[in-house]
Parts: sequence; C-alpha cells; structure tokens
Amino acid sequence: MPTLKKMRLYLIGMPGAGKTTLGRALAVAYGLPFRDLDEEIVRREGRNIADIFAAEGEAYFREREAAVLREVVRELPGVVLATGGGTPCFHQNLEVLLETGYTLYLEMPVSELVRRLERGAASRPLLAQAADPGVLEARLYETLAARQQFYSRAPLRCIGTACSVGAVQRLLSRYQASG
Ligand SMILES: Nc1ncnc2c1ncn2[C@@H]1O[C@H](COP(=O)(O)OP(=O)(O)O)[C@@H](O)[C@H]1O
Ligand SMILES: O=C(O)C1=C[C@@H](OP(=O)(O)O)[C@@H](O)[C@H](O)C1
Ligand SMILES: [Mg+2]
Repeated sequence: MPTLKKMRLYLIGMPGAGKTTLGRALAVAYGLPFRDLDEEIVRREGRNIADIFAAEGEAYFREREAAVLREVVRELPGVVLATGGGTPCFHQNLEVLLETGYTLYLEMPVSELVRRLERGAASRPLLAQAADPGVLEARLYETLAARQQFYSRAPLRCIGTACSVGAVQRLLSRYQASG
C-alpha cells in the first residue's frame, strides 16, 4: 500500500482533533515509526506539558517545541509525527513541515472538540481554565479563528470524524499520484 518507503507524514490541527490517536494508527499502517511532538518534549524536559507551561511559560514551550521539531525532522527521514495544536503557528514551524513532508490538517468541528475535551482539558494548559463547556467552546472558537490561516495551508485535509486510517491513505495516494 505505501508508495514511498520513507516519507514524513505530519498531522496538524486543533487540540482534541485526534492527531495523536490517528497518528499512531497511521504509523502502524505505513510501517513507519511514530513520534508525538509533545511526548518528545516531555521526554527531553523530564516533566509534563502542564508543568513546563506553569514553570517556564508559553514562550519557553514554543522555543522547545520548535527546536525538538527540527531535531525529529533531522533524525527521521521516515516518520508519522503528531504535532501539538499550536505547532504550525510559531517559529516558522509550518514552513519546516511543508518543506520536509506531507502535512495533513485534521479538521474537526468545535462541537466535537468540546465533547472530546470536556474531561481531558486539564492536561492541556491553554484550555485548563475552561472547565465550563460554554467557556471551553468559546476558547476553542477563538483559538481556531486565530489558527485557521496556518492550518489551511496544509496540502492535505481530512474533515470530521471521517478521518480514518483508510481515508487518509486514499487521500495521500491520490495526492502522490497527482504530482
Ligand atoms: N476517532 C476518534 N473518535 C472518538 N474519540 C477520539 C477519536 N480520536 C481521538 N479521540 C479522543 O479525543 C481526545 C483527543 O485525542 P488526541 O488524539 O489526544 O487528539 P490531539 O492529539 O489532536 O489533541 C482523546 O480523549 C481521544 O481518546
Ligand atoms: O494547542 C496548543 O497550543 C497546544 C496543544 C497541545 O497539544 P495537542 O494538540 O495534542 O493537545 C500541546 O502541544 C500544548 O498543550 C499546546
Ligand atoms: Mg496530541
């Protein structure tokens, strides 16, 4: 099935879109190693994302994120990489993604993001204060509005809960065949 033995496939999109979950499954399907950028940062820092934000602030996290992204790209010619929701929006990271692999935007309606994140928002520091679903929804709409300009530059896009492994494989095959 995979047409390229070594390819980098990057998943971008909002928190809760399913980048980590789908990324793992895609890596198995393509026989490629999987990396989650947040997990790579956590491993190098020896503390979790919430602790990094709390102790150092967002600017520090964004610098580490940009540096670790470039390390992963340098080290792995073949990889499925789940990025963090903010990754493409800082430090020219989107350019790195677009120039070194296939970038797929997992586009998920805010209603579905709210449903998925209602319970898990605490581990995502930018959403951690939004305990109330109404506040969470408003925060997600605001964030999406600011990030749309970055996400929409991905050449591949999969919409809603139809983003299955098979759907992404078909999308990518068509894209590879077209150019
Ligand atoms: N296809 C899916 N259907 C239902 N729930 C999902 C699906 N993919 C992910 N989730 C759930 O949504 C939440 C966020 O998923 P995750 O993969 O961590 O997203 P991201 O990495 O984009 O933030 C998790 O609780 C996960 O179990
Ligand atoms: O949207 C964001 O700015 C962030 C999303 C998180 O990743 P997920 O998209 O995997 O939740 C993580 O990188 C960090 O909490 C910041
Ligand atoms: Mg994730």
